[in-house]
Amino acid sequence: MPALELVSLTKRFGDKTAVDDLNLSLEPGAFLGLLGRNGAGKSTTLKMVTGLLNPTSGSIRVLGLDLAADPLAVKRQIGAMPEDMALLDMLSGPQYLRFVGRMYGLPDALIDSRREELFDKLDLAVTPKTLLADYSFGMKKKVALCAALIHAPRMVFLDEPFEGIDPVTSRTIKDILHSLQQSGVTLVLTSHILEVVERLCPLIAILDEGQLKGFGTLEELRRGSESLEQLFVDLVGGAQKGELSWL
Ligand SMILES: Nc1ncnc2c1ncn2[C@@H]1O[C@H](COP(=O)(O)OP(=O)(O)OP(=O)(O)O)[C@@H](O)[C@H]1O
Repeated sequence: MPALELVSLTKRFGDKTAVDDLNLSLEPGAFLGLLGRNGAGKSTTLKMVTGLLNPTSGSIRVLGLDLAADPLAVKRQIGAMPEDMALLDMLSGPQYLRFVGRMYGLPDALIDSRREELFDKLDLAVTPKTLLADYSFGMKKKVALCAALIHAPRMVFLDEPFEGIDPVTSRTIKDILHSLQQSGVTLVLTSHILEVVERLCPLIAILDEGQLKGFGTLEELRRGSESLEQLFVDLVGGAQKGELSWL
């Protein structure tokens, strides 16, 4: 049984087709890096598979469950870090994780011990009363990652988890994701940092204008191209633009 199965997934916003007849299947324990230019449809896809956005048409099965028919059962088992992080700025970090943990039915003591472990690992050193509104961008990103992992999900979706993250924490996050995969968790992340995806994700999908342009292992995809960057540009790169007229 695939961990994720998208069949003819389509999302239209008025005249704009953001995701166009997407078909994709992931085995349990897979780790997919979803690539694409700005506006390619990556976040829209992640929003649909995590139940934040209804598809225009097509179907989504997560861990064997039909998302449309059983959204709560799916949401219980997945962890998600959306593009905008969707934190509650008037809460402190620990309060927010209590809020998230309680939604998953975890006891407070377990939430707090997991949160302490996560904060320690991610070097998230803040006074407990500091509100999320006063966290830096990178610190908010770390809290969003903690919220995605606190309930030990079986499948994790992360929208640009390395954006705004310092190199040391980046390394820690890669280690966390790698060990999640080793323990059988299925992972999907989006990133614009090709080197990260190249090194971290055994499977890669490339979206362009909502359509799947490439899917496979790095070796399968790179056939004929000297690097992932070259392949990416070959598959989705637009025409070379001229120089700026006034410079
Ligand atoms: N709520 C919305 N209403 C209208 N258009 C939308 C909406 N959300 C996304 N779009 C459009 O859908 C397309 C895909 O957007 P999406 O955010 O999925 O791209 P992306 O691949 O995540 O881009 P980026 O790398 O810049 O984050 C874009 O053209 C975007 O303007």
